[in-house]
Parts: sequence; structure tokens; C-alpha cells
Amino acid sequence: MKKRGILLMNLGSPDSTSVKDVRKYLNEFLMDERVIDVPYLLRVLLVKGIIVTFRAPKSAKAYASIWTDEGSPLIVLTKQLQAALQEQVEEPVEICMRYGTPSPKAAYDKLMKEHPGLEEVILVPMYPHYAMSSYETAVEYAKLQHKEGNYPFKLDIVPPYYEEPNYLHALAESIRPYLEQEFDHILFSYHGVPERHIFKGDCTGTHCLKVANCCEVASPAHAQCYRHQCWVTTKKVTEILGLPEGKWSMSFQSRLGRDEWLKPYTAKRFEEMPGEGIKKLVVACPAFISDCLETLEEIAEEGKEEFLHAGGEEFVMIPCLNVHPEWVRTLKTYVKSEK
Ligand SMILES: C=CC1=C(C)c2cc3[nH]c(cc4nc(cc5[nH]c(cc1n2)c(C)c5CCC(=O)O)C(CCC(=O)O)=C4C)c(C)c3C=C
Ligand SMILES: [Fe+2]
Ligand SMILES: [Fe+2]
Repeated sequence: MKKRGILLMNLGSPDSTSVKDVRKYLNEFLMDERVIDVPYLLRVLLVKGIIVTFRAPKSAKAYASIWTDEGSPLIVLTKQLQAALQEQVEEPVEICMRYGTPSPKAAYDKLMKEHPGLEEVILVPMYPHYAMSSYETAVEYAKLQHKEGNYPFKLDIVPPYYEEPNYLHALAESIRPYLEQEFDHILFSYHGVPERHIFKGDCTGTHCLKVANCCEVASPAHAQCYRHQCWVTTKKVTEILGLPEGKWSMSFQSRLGRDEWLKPYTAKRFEEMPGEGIKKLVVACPAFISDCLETLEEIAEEGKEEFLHAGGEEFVMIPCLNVHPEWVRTLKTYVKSEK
């Protein structure tokens, strides 16, 4: 048996809710060329000159509304997942973040120091779906720091698991209890991306957002199509849960800037749904493994307010997989499959 370690990689959060720390975090995040994909000088101008200046105070306030005594929910929940998985496996489990701390390098160094002779590290990105701005940037960063550090162990990366049966089962089981009460509709709200990112990722150049019902028509583009992968997760989970057509739908949240992003926009749907007779709404956010600013503040606080203001009556938010026992069991299957 190879001497192996496990590394859970999430997005990262600011160090605190101070505007200074949020500014630092947003600068690192948005200067990532896979997130804001414009030429460097334009990106500097846009990010440092405009977006961060205006966004940092607003984001700091939003973070303050979800921050816990232990810190950012995303970091706290990733640490809890680390502890839960560590109880189940012999291999050492560490965590790292794409932005902020701990970096992949810090995690590699810790693993090396505490477990000399390590031969392989299994990297599990906390993103079920492939997107240039999430899975791809995290994996490329982890690979870069692995190469730069000349570490003696091999890096083994878990592929996007959006349609992997154990993941789908865990997701369905995390949702099921929330469907026992009476509800009109369940909305699957995914983090959005600019449509441009979808075009860029289309290896055929002719399929994504160009062919009618593109996500449902087989194409090699789907290996890197975030929209397709979100659609597959939703379709399969609704099948497992036995949800009939019309009882569920999909939308995309967290739009930033004026570009066209994937539609329909979640915020718009919250305003429209009560007028369509949807008064009791349940919301799941499967693009996120750990609850974070985008689920706890944007959806559970702001989204709820928007929906109720538009005439909705009940708004139920389903927690992310976080440390759900079926999710921990799923992770165990990913790291146990010897190659
Ligand atoms: C162009 C901007 C952004 C793209 C594209 C984007 C894609 C993307 N993001 C996630 C997951 C998360 N994003 C989070 C926060 C967040 N996202 C953006 C911008 C883009 N994301 C910003 C500016 C922020 C920071 C907060 C804010 O000011 O709104 C988070 C939460 C982090 C936390 O600390 O809680 C997550 C998680 C995915 C999965 C994704 C593409 C699919
Ligand atoms: Fe984001
Ligand atoms: Fe597509």
C-alpha cells in the first residue's frame, strides 16, 4: 500500500470581516485570470480601480452577518469535514484554500513534516462541477505549488463528481428531509458564471449555448461545461427523489458586473415565483459543498427577503452537504479507490 494523504481544497474566505481583510481577499480572488478573464492591465483597472473599491465595504458587511465565533462558515465547515473524514480513514487529512489561507503549499509542507515518506496526496476539490473559475483554478493552483515545491509525492486529483452515484445519493439524502413538509416548488440555485466562460470552455466551438437544448444533446464539450454538469446533477437528483416535472427548476446566482451570466438569475426568479403561484419554496445550492457567504447571506437572508417581499409565504433553505454522514461516506469511497 502506498503511503497516502488526503487534501480537501475549498475556495477560501477573508481572514476577518474588516474592510481591509475583505479587500485583500477580493483582490487575490478577482485578480485570478480564470475568474475575471480579461487582459492583465484591464483586470488591474477593473478589479483594483473599480470592483474592489466599491465591493469591499458591502462584502465586509455581508460577511459580518454570517461570521461565527470560530470564523468564516466556509473555513469552519471545511475543518469540520476534515475532522469527520479523519475519524473514518487512516490517511492523514488536511485542508487548503484557493485564496487566502492555508495555501496548498502550507498543507503539503505540513503533511511532509508530520508524515515523512508520503508517496501520494489525493486532492479533493470541494466543487462537484467543472468551471474555469472554480474547479479548474483550484486544481491548477494546487498543481503549480506542487511542481514549484518539488515535493517527492504524487498528486492525484479527484475529477468533477457531479454525476458520481455516491455523491448524488448523498445530495439527495441531504435534501429528502426538507421535502417531507408541504411545499410548492424546489429551486436548485447554482453559483453563476459569465456566459463567456461557457463559450471559452466549449472545445467544439459550436455546441454550448448554440445548439437548442445544448445541455441535453451529447457533446465532447460537456467534460468542461459547467451548465451541462449542473443540469445533470439536478436531473439525476430529482429522479432519485421522485420529483415530477414542474415541481422543480434551476437557476444561477451571485452575478457580478454587467456581463450576461447563465440564466435564469436566482434573484429574478425569487421575485417572479410568488406571482406564478409558488408560495412555499424550498431552495438547495448544490454548487457549494460547504455553506458560505453565497448560501447563508445571499440566499438564506437576502433571497428569503426578496421572495417574501414579492408575496411568497414560506422559504426553506437546505444546508449544503457540509458534514452530512452520507457525504463523509462518499468522500471515503473517493479516497479508498486504489489505482
Ligand atoms: C467574476 C466573478 C466570479 C465568478 C466567475 C465566480 C465563480 C464561482 N464562485 C464559486 C464559489 C464561491 N464564490 C464565493 C464568493 C464570491 N464569488 C465572487 C465572484 C465570482 N465567483 C466574489 C466576488 C465572491 C466574494 C464575496 C462577494 O463579494 O460576493 C464563495 C463564498 C466564499 C466565502 O468566503 O464564503 C464561494 C464558495 C463557484 C463554485 C464558482 C463557479 C462555478
Ligand atoms: Fe464566487
Ligand atoms: Fe454546454
